[in-house]
Amino acid sequence: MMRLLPYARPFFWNFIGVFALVAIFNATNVVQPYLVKIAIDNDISGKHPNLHGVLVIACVYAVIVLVGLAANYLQMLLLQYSGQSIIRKIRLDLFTHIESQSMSFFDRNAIGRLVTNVSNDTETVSQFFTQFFLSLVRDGLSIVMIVFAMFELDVRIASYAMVILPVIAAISLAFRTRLRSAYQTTRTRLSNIVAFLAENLAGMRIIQAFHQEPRQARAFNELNERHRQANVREYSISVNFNRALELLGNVAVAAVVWIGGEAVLHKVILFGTLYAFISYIQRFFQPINAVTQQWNTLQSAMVAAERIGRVLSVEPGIQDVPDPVDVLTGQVAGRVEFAHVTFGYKPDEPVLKDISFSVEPGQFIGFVGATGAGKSSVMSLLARFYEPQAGEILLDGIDVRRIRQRDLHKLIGLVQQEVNLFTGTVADNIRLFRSDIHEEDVVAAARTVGAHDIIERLPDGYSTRLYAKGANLSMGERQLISFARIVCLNPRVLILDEATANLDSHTEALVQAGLRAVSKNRTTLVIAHRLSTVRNADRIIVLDKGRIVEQGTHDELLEMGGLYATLYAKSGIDEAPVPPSTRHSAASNPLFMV
Ligand SMILES: Nc1ncnc2c1ncn2[C@@H]1O[C@H](COP(=O)(O)OP(=O)(O)OP(=O)(O)O)[C@@H](O)[C@H]1O
Repeated sequence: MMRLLPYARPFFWNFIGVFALVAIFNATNVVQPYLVKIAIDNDISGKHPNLHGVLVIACVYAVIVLVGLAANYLQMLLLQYSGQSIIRKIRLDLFTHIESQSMSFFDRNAIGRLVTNVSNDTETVSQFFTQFFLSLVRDGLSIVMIVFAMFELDVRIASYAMVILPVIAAISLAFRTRLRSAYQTTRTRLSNIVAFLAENLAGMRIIQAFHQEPRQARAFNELNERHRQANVREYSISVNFNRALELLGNVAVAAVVWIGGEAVLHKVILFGTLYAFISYIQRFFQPINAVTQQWNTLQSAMVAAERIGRVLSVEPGIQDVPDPVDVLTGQVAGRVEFAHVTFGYKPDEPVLKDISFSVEPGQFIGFVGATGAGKSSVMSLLARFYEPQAGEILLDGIDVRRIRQRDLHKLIGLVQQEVNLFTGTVADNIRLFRSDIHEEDVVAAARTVGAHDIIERLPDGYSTRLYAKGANLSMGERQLISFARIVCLNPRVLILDEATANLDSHTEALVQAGLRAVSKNRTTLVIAHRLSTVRNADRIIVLDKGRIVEQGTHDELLEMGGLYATLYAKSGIDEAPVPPSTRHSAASNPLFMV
């Protein structure tokens, strides 16, 4: 919580304003019974009844109520404004902090949990500022003012009234532990529901394909039922607590009627004073009730603040060096070199061992190997998503660690198996929302990769809005859009993780043509899942268990008769060059996926 408090500093004067307005509101509340007491004792039951005096007090009463209303209204606005501004800033910082993390951070932290951090946890912390703080100030001040007013009226009866304080404390303590555990149970069960929902919605295709709907619905029902039970329990404890306080309040009123009534009969105090006392005792319980209810808010805000703090305290694993080399896109030719690179996601379990190779500018290089051989890891290192434990990765002779990450990611373009499309139009997705790239450039890029006609056929052409992840496009269309994106952003080096999905022969041909277009004039490293993709590559690098076991052209490798030749033989592809339109036969063969 202390970590998040500095966020409130710019709003210091706002909080002082809230404090002042709360004080005004409370004062108007406390004065009300006192005014009635004056009316009763001086003007109604006094020796000389005074109608004019009653009227004046009624008018003052009305004005005070209005002042209180206005103060309350302004205070709420000011507090909400400040609270929400603080949360906006915390949320933004949290998001930019998460954005700056290296990929190993995302390996360690489940996406669902990060989403909860940014959305729910910040919301819960905002309740600290808007509810807990308010209650502490408003209700705390109320209690003090009411106690002060009671002692001002009559010290003896006020002292009797104070006897209830330890009783209130005892009841609160007794209920607090139970309330806290009930509250935590409800939260845990609610997050179980959220996690279950997230997982199921993401995997709905599989659930439907395997007819798992009834089973999942039963599992969901069970979670729901457990949440209901926890909620009802929490509510019933809370209701019991409130009723206990209410009962205590009524007993206290009865006691004041008894003690105060006796004092009135013995003419120790006036009737108006008794009225004011009863009124204060009743008002006394409202803030106490409110403060104790805020206990939960404080608890959950502290838990949420701790979770946010934990994320904010993680330093990005990969950072720019203090004196980066200035590389401007135009000056980089695109020469890539790996020199004795060893890397493991866990330092003691290397998945790449002593990898060395170099790629000349503009070359087209294929990476081939069985699943888990380390192909994607090579690419992740080049994009500096991770850092190797040993060796160097050089771009035009410059160690990638010496290049600003922002610059490096402009120089290296990435097309992944699962093309990432964002909610927005087709054009937005091609230019990745960069407003400096004009519509004509977007169209030109789409034409280059052969996506223009396909996009034109979409309902609104380039303005067609894409659903989440591009669900309204076919796999091939998504691939072509990602190629157009590369042409538009024009990186020097392209890393392409070929989609494993089978495409029909026509789309396959389009995608292959797109790939040829996009790799023109730039260094291209392709993780090939279909050997047909890399048959014409300048060089093919064959990986096995984290090591480079062979490299050469398609023909050289076949001649070598090693792993590549075996993979090739298994794939069942014909030795003769395959014209694009017939490549589907190989692609649709599952053995072809290597
Ligand atoms: N984020 C990660 N955290 C820990 N281990 C990982 C991670 N990503 C990959 N690995 C492991 O590293 C090894 C190499 O994986 P990599 O993804 O580079 O292989 P690949 O050749 O690209 O496989 P595929 O063709 O199936 O994509 C595998 O043993 C894999 O389990």
